[in-house]
Amino acid sequence: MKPNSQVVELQDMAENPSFRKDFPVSWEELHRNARALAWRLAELGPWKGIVAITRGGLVPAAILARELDVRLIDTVCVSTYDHQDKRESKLLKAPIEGDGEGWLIVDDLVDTGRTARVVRDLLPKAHFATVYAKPAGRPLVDTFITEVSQDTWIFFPWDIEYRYAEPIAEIRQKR
Ligand SMILES: O=P(O)(O)OC[C@H]1O[C@H](OP(=O)(O)OP(=O)(O)O)[C@H](O)[C@@H]1O
Ligand SMILES: Nc1nc2[nH]cnc2c(=O)[nH]1
Ligand SMILES: [Mg+2]
Repeated sequence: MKPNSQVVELQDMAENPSFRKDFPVSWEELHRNARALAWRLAELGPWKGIVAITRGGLVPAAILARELDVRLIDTVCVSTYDHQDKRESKLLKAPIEGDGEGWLIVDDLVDTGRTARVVRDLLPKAHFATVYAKPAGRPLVDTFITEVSQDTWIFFPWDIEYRYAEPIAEIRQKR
């Protein structure tokens, strides 16, 4: 099957073939979505504190902490991916003691739900919030803003940089 121009362009970015589409997110878009998340979470608080899942949850957690006036921030350090390749989740640092009641867990996204499962098991009563969710991980999240398909790779602003983009006509000419 001849790939369409969008897929060719996407393959330049998403290197793992199971991610057929890419979804680049700008700083402005992330900020807007994180603030939308804050509006929803403000209804559900007050929160004792935020547990950010490093590293991806750190930026959304900072935005939520500012909007929700939360100053007590902890981290749980989990690593599940090497670039776009999934492997066993590694717990590098545990969060606060307790069952997490009244706490907000924040991550940038849930994909397969593997990372979320590790953290939920540690803090079963905490509220789990992400900015983005893919269908497989969605049941593990209490509140999220934007859903993207399972075969999409999200590129966050810290993953990408502004650079020259070849005009579509030139990309097509090379095929
Ligand atoms: O639902 P899952 O399939 O577990 O994927 C989601 C997790 O993957 C990414 O983290 P990653 O392990 O890449 O580490 P990072 O946050 O340090 O980039 C992302 O920030 C989520 O934490
Ligand atoms: N940046 C990024 N990290 C992920 N970890 C699991 N899925 C994703 C994704 O779509 N984008
Ligand atoms: Mg992460």
